[in-house]
Amino acid sequence: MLGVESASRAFTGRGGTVLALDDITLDIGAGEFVAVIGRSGCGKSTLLRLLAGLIPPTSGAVYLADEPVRRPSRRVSVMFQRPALLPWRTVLDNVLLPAEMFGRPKRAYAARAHELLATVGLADAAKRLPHELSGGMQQRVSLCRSLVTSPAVLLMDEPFSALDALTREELTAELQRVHLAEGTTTVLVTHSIDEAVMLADRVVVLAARPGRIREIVPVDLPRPRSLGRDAHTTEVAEYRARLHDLLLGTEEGST
Ligand SMILES: Nc1ncnc2c1ncn2[C@@H]1O[C@H](COP(=O)(O)OP(=O)(O)OP(=O)(O)O)[C@@H](O)[C@H]1O
Repeated sequence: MLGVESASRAFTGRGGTVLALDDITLDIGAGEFVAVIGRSGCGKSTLLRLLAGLIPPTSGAVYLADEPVRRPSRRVSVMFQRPALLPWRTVLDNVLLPAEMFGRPKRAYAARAHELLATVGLADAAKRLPHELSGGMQQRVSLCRSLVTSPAVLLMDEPFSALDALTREELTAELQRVHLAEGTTTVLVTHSIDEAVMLADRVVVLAARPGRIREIVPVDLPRPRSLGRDAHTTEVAEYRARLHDLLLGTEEGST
Protein backbone atom coordinates (compact mmCIF):
# COMPACT_ATOMS: atom_id res chain seq x y z
CA MET A 1 0.00 0.00 0.00
CA LEU A 2 2.65 2.51 1.11
CA GLY A 3 6.29 1.77 0.44
CA VAL A 4 9.74 3.26 0.69
CA GLU A 5 12.43 1.75 -1.48
CA SER A 6 16.10 2.42 -0.72
CA ALA A 7 15.23 6.03 0.08
CA SER A 8 17.85 8.47 1.30
CA ARG A 9 17.45 12.14 2.06
CA ALA A 10 20.20 14.68 2.53
CA PHE A 11 19.89 18.34 3.53
CA THR A 12 22.48 20.90 2.61
CA GLY A 13 22.73 23.92 4.85
CA ARG A 14 25.34 26.35 6.13
CA GLY A 15 26.95 23.66 8.24
CA GLY A 16 27.40 21.36 5.24
CA THR A 17 25.38 18.33 4.19
CA VAL A 18 23.44 16.19 6.67
CA LEU A 19 22.33 12.72 5.64
CA ALA A 20 19.01 12.67 7.50
CA LEU A 21 17.94 9.26 6.17
CA ASP A 22 20.12 6.59 4.63
CA ASP A 23 18.81 3.70 2.56
CA ILE A 24 15.39 3.20 4.12
CA THR A 25 13.26 0.34 2.81
CA LEU A 26 9.83 -0.21 4.33
CA ASP A 27 6.56 -1.71 3.16
CA ILE A 28 3.36 -0.79 4.95
CA GLY A 29 0.31 -2.95 4.30
CA ALA A 30 -3.26 -1.71 3.85
CA GLY A 31 -4.86 -1.16 7.24
CA GLU A 32 -1.58 -1.54 9.08
CA PHE A 33 -0.59 0.71 11.99
CA VAL A 34 3.13 1.46 12.04
CA ALA A 35 4.83 3.51 14.75
CA VAL A 36 8.21 5.15 14.15
CA ILE A 37 10.38 5.84 17.18
CA GLY A 38 13.93 7.03 17.57
CA ARG A 39 16.05 9.58 19.32
CA SER A 40 15.74 13.25 18.56
CA GLY A 41 17.23 14.09 15.16
CA CYS A 42 17.24 10.53 13.79
CA GLY A 43 15.03 11.45 10.84
CA LYS A 44 11.50 10.54 11.99
CA SER A 45 9.88 13.73 10.70
CA THR A 46 11.93 13.54 7.52
CA LEU A 47 10.59 10.02 6.91
CA LEU A 48 7.03 11.22 7.47
CA ARG A 49 7.51 14.17 5.11
CA LEU A 50 8.84 11.79 2.44
CA LEU A 51 5.79 9.55 2.87
CA ALA A 52 3.52 12.60 2.63
CA GLY A 53 5.15 13.75 -0.60
CA LEU A 54 6.08 17.04 1.07
CA ILE A 55 9.76 16.54 0.18
CA PRO A 56 11.33 14.18 -2.37
CA PRO A 57 13.99 11.62 -1.47
CA THR A 58 17.52 12.47 -2.64
CA SER A 59 17.69 8.92 -3.97
CA GLY A 60 15.31 5.97 -3.93
CA ALA A 61 11.53 6.23 -4.12
CA VAL A 62 8.25 6.35 -2.20
CA TYR A 63 5.15 4.54 -3.47
CA LEU A 64 1.47 4.76 -2.70
CA ALA A 65 -0.49 1.83 -4.15
CA ASP A 66 2.36 1.19 -6.62
CA GLU A 67 2.35 4.80 -7.88
CA PRO A 68 5.43 6.95 -7.18
CA VAL A 69 4.70 9.70 -4.63
CA ARG A 70 5.92 13.05 -6.01
CA ARG A 71 3.63 15.50 -4.29
CA PRO A 72 1.02 15.56 -1.49
CA SER A 73 -2.00 13.41 -2.35
CA ARG A 74 -5.66 13.79 -1.42
CA ARG A 75 -5.57 10.16 -0.36
CA VAL A 76 -3.06 10.94 2.38
CA SER A 77 -3.88 13.03 5.47
CA VAL A 78 -1.18 14.48 7.67
CA MET A 79 -1.67 15.44 11.31
CA PHE A 80 0.91 17.49 13.20
CA GLN A 81 1.69 18.31 16.82
CA ARG A 82 -0.47 21.47 16.78
CA PRO A 83 -4.13 21.20 15.79
CA ALA A 84 -4.01 24.37 13.58
CA LEU A 85 -7.78 24.89 13.61
CA LEU A 86 -9.23 27.98 11.95
CA PRO A 87 -10.33 30.10 14.94
CA TRP A 88 -13.33 31.71 13.24
CA ARG A 89 -14.88 28.44 12.13
CA THR A 90 -16.99 26.14 14.30
CA VAL A 91 -15.74 22.69 15.23
CA LEU A 92 -18.00 21.14 12.56
CA ASP A 93 -16.80 23.54 9.86
CA ASN A 94 -13.18 22.85 10.82
CA VAL A 95 -13.79 19.12 10.46
CA LEU A 96 -15.42 19.72 7.06
CA LEU A 97 -12.54 21.84 5.75
CA PRO A 98 -10.80 19.09 3.69
CA ALA A 99 -14.09 18.24 1.94
CA GLU A 100 -14.45 21.91 1.03
CA MET A 101 -10.84 22.18 -0.10
CA PHE A 102 -11.34 19.21 -2.39
CA GLY A 103 -14.38 20.96 -3.87
CA ARG A 104 -16.86 18.45 -2.53
CA PRO A 105 -20.27 19.42 -1.16
CA LYS A 106 -20.08 19.96 2.60
CA ARG A 107 -23.53 18.48 3.04
CA ALA A 108 -22.37 15.08 1.77
CA TYR A 109 -19.83 14.90 4.59
CA ALA A 110 -21.85 16.38 7.44
CA ALA A 111 -23.15 13.02 8.69
CA ARG A 112 -19.67 11.52 8.66
CA ALA A 113 -18.25 14.59 10.47
CA HIS A 114 -20.88 14.26 13.21
CA GLU A 115 -20.19 10.54 13.48
CA LEU A 116 -16.43 11.10 13.87
CA LEU A 117 -17.00 13.82 16.47
CA ALA A 118 -19.22 11.41 18.42
CA THR A 119 -16.50 8.72 18.31
CA VAL A 120 -14.08 11.05 20.07
CA GLY A 121 -16.66 12.28 22.60
CA LEU A 122 -17.34 15.65 20.98
CA ALA A 123 -20.91 15.11 19.79
CA ASP A 124 -22.04 18.20 21.68
CA ALA A 125 -19.21 20.44 20.58
CA ALA A 126 -20.04 20.74 16.86
CA LYS A 127 -21.17 24.37 17.09
CA ARG A 128 -18.43 25.56 19.43
CA LEU A 129 -15.41 27.60 18.40
CA PRO A 130 -11.83 26.28 18.81
CA HIS A 131 -10.91 28.74 21.58
CA GLU A 132 -13.70 27.28 23.71
CA LEU A 133 -12.01 23.87 23.67
CA SER A 134 -9.10 22.41 25.64
CA GLY A 135 -5.89 21.40 23.85
CA GLY A 136 -6.92 17.74 23.95
CA MET A 137 -10.35 18.53 22.49
CA GLN A 138 -8.75 20.59 19.74
CA GLN A 139 -6.47 17.71 18.80
CA ARG A 140 -9.52 15.41 18.71
CA VAL A 141 -11.13 17.83 16.25
CA SER A 142 -7.93 17.75 14.21
CA LEU A 143 -8.10 13.92 14.14
CA CYS A 144 -11.70 14.07 12.88
CA ARG A 145 -10.67 16.60 10.22
CA SER A 146 -7.87 14.27 9.09
CA LEU A 147 -10.32 11.40 8.64
CA VAL A 148 -13.43 13.13 7.28
CA THR A 149 -12.66 12.38 3.62
CA SER A 150 -11.74 8.74 4.46
CA PRO A 151 -8.11 8.97 3.33
CA ALA A 152 -6.23 5.81 2.40
CA VAL A 153 -3.37 6.80 4.69
CA LEU A 154 -3.09 8.83 7.89
CA LEU A 155 0.36 10.18 8.77
CA MET A 156 0.83 11.59 12.28
CA ASP A 157 3.87 13.50 13.52
CA GLU A 158 3.91 13.45 17.33
CA PRO A 159 0.24 14.43 17.45
CA PHE A 160 -0.11 14.22 21.24
CA SER A 161 3.24 15.48 22.43
CA ALA A 162 1.99 18.96 23.37
CA LEU A 163 -0.65 17.48 25.70
CA ASP A 164 -0.48 16.54 29.39
CA ALA A 165 0.17 12.89 30.22
CA LEU A 166 -3.39 11.93 31.10
CA THR A 167 -4.97 13.59 28.06
CA ARG A 168 -2.31 11.91 25.96
CA GLU A 169 -3.30 8.54 27.29
CA GLU A 170 -6.98 9.24 26.64
CA LEU A 171 -6.25 10.29 23.08
CA THR A 172 -4.11 7.22 22.50
CA ALA A 173 -7.06 5.04 23.55
CA GLU A 174 -9.36 7.06 21.26
CA LEU A 175 -6.99 6.76 18.35
CA GLN A 176 -6.98 3.01 18.88
CA ARG A 177 -10.78 2.98 18.85
CA VAL A 178 -10.90 5.06 15.68
CA HIS A 179 -8.29 2.87 14.02
CA LEU A 180 -10.22 -0.30 14.87
CA ALA A 181 -13.39 1.25 13.44
CA GLU A 182 -11.90 2.86 10.33
CA GLY A 183 -8.94 0.61 9.50
CA THR A 184 -7.01 3.50 7.94
CA THR A 185 -3.38 2.70 7.15
CA THR A 186 -1.52 4.77 9.73
CA VAL A 187 2.05 5.87 10.38
CA LEU A 188 2.64 7.49 13.78
CA VAL A 189 5.89 9.25 14.66
CA THR A 190 6.24 9.35 18.42
CA HIS A 191 8.74 9.65 21.25
CA SER A 192 6.51 7.51 23.42
CA ILE A 193 7.24 3.81 23.76
CA ASP A 194 3.85 3.36 25.46
CA GLU A 195 2.01 4.90 22.50
CA ALA A 196 3.91 2.61 20.13
CA VAL A 197 3.10 -0.51 22.18
CA MET A 198 -0.56 0.49 22.57
CA LEU A 199 -1.17 1.22 18.92
CA ALA A 200 1.26 -0.36 16.50
CA ASP A 201 1.26 -3.59 14.52
CA ARG A 202 4.96 -2.90 13.96
CA VAL A 203 7.37 -0.45 15.53
CA VAL A 204 10.15 0.91 13.33
CA VAL A 205 13.10 1.88 15.50
CA LEU A 206 15.38 4.38 13.78
CA ALA A 207 19.05 4.89 14.59
CA ALA A 208 20.65 8.31 14.18
CA ARG A 209 23.35 9.90 12.05
CA PRO A 210 22.61 8.89 9.45
CA GLY A 211 18.99 7.94 10.09
CA ARG A 212 18.50 4.28 9.29
CA ILE A 213 16.31 1.42 10.41
CA ARG A 214 17.81 -0.22 13.47
CA GLU A 215 15.06 -2.78 13.82
CA ILE A 216 11.40 -3.39 13.08
CA VAL A 217 9.59 -4.91 16.07
CA PRO A 218 6.21 -6.58 15.48
CA VAL A 219 3.83 -6.06 18.41
CA ASP A 220 1.81 -9.21 18.76
CA LEU A 221 -0.80 -8.23 21.33
CA PRO A 222 -4.58 -8.61 21.00
CA ARG A 223 -6.74 -5.51 20.56
CA PRO A 224 -8.20 -3.48 22.05
CA ARG A 225 -5.04 -2.95 24.08
CA SER A 226 -4.69 -1.25 27.40
CA LEU A 227 -1.78 -0.30 29.60
CA GLY A 228 -3.97 -0.47 32.70
CA ARG A 229 -4.97 -3.24 35.05
CA ASP A 230 -6.44 -5.45 32.33
CA ALA A 231 -3.36 -5.22 30.12
CA HIS A 232 -1.28 -8.22 29.10
CA THR A 233 1.14 -6.95 31.69
CA THR A 234 4.03 -9.35 31.17
CA GLU A 235 4.08 -9.04 27.37
CA VAL A 236 3.63 -5.26 27.49
CA ALA A 237 6.55 -4.98 29.92
CA GLU A 238 8.70 -7.10 27.60
CA TYR A 239 7.91 -4.96 24.55
CA ARG A 240 8.52 -1.80 26.53
CA ALA A 241 11.90 -3.03 27.78
CA ARG A 242 12.98 -4.22 24.34
CA LEU A 243 12.03 -0.94 22.63
CA HIS A 244 13.68 1.02 25.42
CA ASP A 245 16.95 -0.88 24.95
CA LEU A 246 16.81 -0.48 21.17
CA LEU A 247 16.09 3.22 21.52
CA LEU A 248 18.90 3.90 23.92
CA GLY A 249 21.32 1.65 22.08
CA THR A 250 21.92 -0.69 24.99
CA GLU A 251 20.56 -3.66 23.04
CA GLU A 252 23.32 -6.12 22.22
CA GLY A 253 24.69 -5.69 18.71
CA SER A 254 23.30 -2.15 18.29
CA THR A 255 25.53 0.71 17.27
N1 LIG B 1 15.08 21.42 6.24
C1 LIG B 1 16.21 20.95 6.78
N2 LIG B 1 17.39 21.53 6.52
C2 LIG B 1 18.54 21.04 7.06
N3 LIG B 1 18.61 19.99 7.89
C3 LIG B 1 17.46 19.38 8.20
C4 LIG B 1 16.19 19.83 7.67
N4 LIG B 1 15.22 19.01 8.17
C5 LIG B 1 15.84 18.10 8.96
N5 LIG B 1 17.17 18.32 8.97
C6 LIG B 1 18.18 17.52 9.71
O1 LIG B 1 17.92 16.15 9.44
C7 LIG B 1 18.08 15.39 10.63
C8 LIG B 1 16.77 14.66 10.96
O2 LIG B 1 15.77 15.62 11.32
P1 LIG B 1 14.27 15.20 11.69
O3 LIG B 1 13.54 16.46 12.01
O4 LIG B 1 13.73 14.33 10.64
O5 LIG B 1 14.52 14.36 13.03
P2 LIG B 1 13.46 13.83 14.11
O6 LIG B 1 13.84 12.44 14.42
O7 LIG B 1 12.07 14.06 13.64
O8 LIG B 1 13.77 14.77 15.35
P3 LIG B 1 12.85 15.18 16.62
O9 LIG B 1 12.55 13.89 17.33
O10 LIG B 1 13.73 16.07 17.42
O11 LIG B 1 11.64 15.86 16.07
C9 LIG B 1 18.55 16.34 11.73
O12 LIG B 1 19.93 16.31 11.82
C10 LIG B 1 18.06 17.70 11.21
O13 LIG B 1 18.91 18.73 11.66
